[in-house]
Amino acid sequence: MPYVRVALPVPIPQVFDYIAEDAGETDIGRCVRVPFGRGEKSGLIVALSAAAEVDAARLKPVLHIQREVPPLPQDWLGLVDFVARYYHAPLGEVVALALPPGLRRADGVSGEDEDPLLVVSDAGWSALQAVRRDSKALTLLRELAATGAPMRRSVVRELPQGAAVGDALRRGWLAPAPAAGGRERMAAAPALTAEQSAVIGEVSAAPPGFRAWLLQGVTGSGKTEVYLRLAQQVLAGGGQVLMLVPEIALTPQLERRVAQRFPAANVVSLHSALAAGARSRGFVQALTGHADIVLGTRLAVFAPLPRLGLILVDEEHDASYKQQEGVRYSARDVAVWRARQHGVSVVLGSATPSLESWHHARGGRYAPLALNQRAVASAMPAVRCIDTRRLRLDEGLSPALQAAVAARLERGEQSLVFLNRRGYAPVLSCPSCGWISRCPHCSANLVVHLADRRLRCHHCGCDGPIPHACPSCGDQDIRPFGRGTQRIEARLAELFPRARVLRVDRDAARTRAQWESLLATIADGGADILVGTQMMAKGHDFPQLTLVGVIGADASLHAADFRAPERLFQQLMQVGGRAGRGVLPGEVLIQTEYPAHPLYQHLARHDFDAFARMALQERRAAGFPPFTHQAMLRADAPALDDAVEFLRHARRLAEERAPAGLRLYDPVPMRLTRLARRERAQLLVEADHRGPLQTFLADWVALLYRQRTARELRWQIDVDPLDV
Ligand SMILES: Nc1ncnc2c1ncn2[C@@H]1O[C@H](COP(=O)(O)OP(=O)(O)OP(=O)(O)O)[C@@H](O)[C@H]1O
Ligand SMILES: [Zn+2]
Repeated sequence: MPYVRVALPVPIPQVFDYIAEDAGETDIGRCVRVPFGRGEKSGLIVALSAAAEVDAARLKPVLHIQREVPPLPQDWLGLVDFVARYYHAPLGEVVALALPPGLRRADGVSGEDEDPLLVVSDAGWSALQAVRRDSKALTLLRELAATGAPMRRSVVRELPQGAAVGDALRRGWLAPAPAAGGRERMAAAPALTAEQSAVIGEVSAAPPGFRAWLLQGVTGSGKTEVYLRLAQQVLAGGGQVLMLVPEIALTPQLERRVAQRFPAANVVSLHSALAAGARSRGFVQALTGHADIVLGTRLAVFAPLPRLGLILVDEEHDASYKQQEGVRYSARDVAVWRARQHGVSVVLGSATPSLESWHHARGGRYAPLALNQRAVASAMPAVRCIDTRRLRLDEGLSPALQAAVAARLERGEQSLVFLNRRGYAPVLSCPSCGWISRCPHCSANLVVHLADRRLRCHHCGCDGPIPHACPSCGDQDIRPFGRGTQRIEARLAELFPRARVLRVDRDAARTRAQWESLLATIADGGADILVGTQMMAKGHDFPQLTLVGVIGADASLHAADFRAPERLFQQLMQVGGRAGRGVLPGEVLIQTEYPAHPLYQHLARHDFDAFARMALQERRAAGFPPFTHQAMLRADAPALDDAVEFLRHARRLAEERAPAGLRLYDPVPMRLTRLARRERAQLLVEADHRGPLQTFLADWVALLYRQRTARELRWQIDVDPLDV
């Protein structure tokens, strides 16, 4: 009797055997529903098992095998297996993460192409020839006929008379294109700059096979254009392209841009905000090879791609590539592994690479590529510090910054005031008794949100109304302390009553639709002054934006995390890079009490390399990554003692088997100790080399799974943690 081995999403590092009467080799890689405990679960068949290995009397039969779509191929199973081993996570949990929920539930899934490639049909040509009254559908038809090549329905829709596509289809004037050839055909594209040509030439000239490139291109240098041209070459060779972006917020514009550039290609996007059906469909199209370009956030790194020819990772330094819960994988690192597995190139692009990648590029592991000039603008923005030590600030705004904003208003240009803190004020407090608004569930303050009159915790999300009097002493004079984006927005509106002030943060852009409408408003010149958080820092290109004012950056200068300076530098260089990207020159003003700080000095000179050298020297001296390799064991429980006790026990187990050179630190409470009513502690493990660390972790984590733990205790292992 055939047995199958199933990976199930349970926090146990094992796979489970089931009976499947009719299962064979071709079922490996298929989704399956099985009975589990008192209920049922869905998972993936990862192997067939021989009768000798199983105790058949205790096995149950599978409920349903999903056979409507092809099984996941061997290389994909290799991918999830690698992730499970490297991040020391149960295989079933990795599979659950990698598969779209609809597919994993072994539901019926359609991989049908909802965005067919259309051509002018014979009836369409006759209609064009016949003399008849002009209609929108006819105008559209004429445009398509002039283009002379098939186009995706979604791209047709974007044409001037695109709304008539349904009408044209009903009349039979448009028909699905017979065989989709020429997917690499590009719509009008700008002539490349000399630097872009050189970069593309270098990548194309490389011998086939795996290679990791680090494309370090200053902000506005046209990295996207490089990605598109490289993608074209791969499409022309019949390959598939995987393109990763850090945030869902960045996908709509890019999706449109990619689809318009390659009107005949099937561009599929994959991210967590998609409806289940759409995500499954995109995934299946990737799997069947019908997708030419898969564009998505970190989870798209798991898209099966039988013809994979190139991986692009945009803004490779971005922390959102690393999943911060469950299986803590880094999509960037997994992308590099996949490229190696498939023997293809991966291009990691950024104006501000992660220090790890920058280090690899210096050391020869990655091949460096550079774009040092902006594509359109003639210069980088002028960056200047405003020394605020002896200034009177008006709600945090210096006279110089106000004057600069006023000058932009005068000229009809846009300004951005950047402050990475949402809400009105970070805390509400009572001056007479010292009460402050603490979150009851976290070791954090409740943030004042004046827009909807709530006190809200940014960590656990709990909220309540703003009290009218101090809950502790009854004093009515309670006040918001400090500043967030809402407060700056309010003050700017008072200072510049005729300006249109627009706040762009996660509160203003809760949904994708809100976010898109904000972006459209900015692009159409419907806003004069923007107040934004890091949401505004990434990837955007607004030619009218010429001033970026940075406030409140000093707070990160002295943060405890060893990665804080790197993050601050990246953030400031990125947000500053939004200024002066078009023909108008840009200016960046940074309010600081430390104008002589080397970080700001390097920033003013746009010298990422000098900053990176300095920061890496510090890391080398302190023994931090990339000069060492780390893993973090974290535990949380309702009582801190339980969490710490578990880590102490784990440390003792580790001591007995630690190889020479492995460093075990003491368990300590995490910086944000209490989160959503759970107390958290962590234990850092470090080694000079990855190999011994990995060997040790495999052994140790297996042992940890076998420990009996205090009730309600949870633990996780985080390999290459970002927050230490
Ligand atoms: N060869 C070119 N000719 C004309 N315009 C170009 C060319 N290449 C890029 N551009 C334009 O330059 C601007 C900046 O390009 P892009 O947004 O790709 O920069 P980037 O390198 O990704 O910058 P950032 O890192 O700041 O996001 C865009 O408006 C883009 O359309
Ligand atoms: Zn909270």
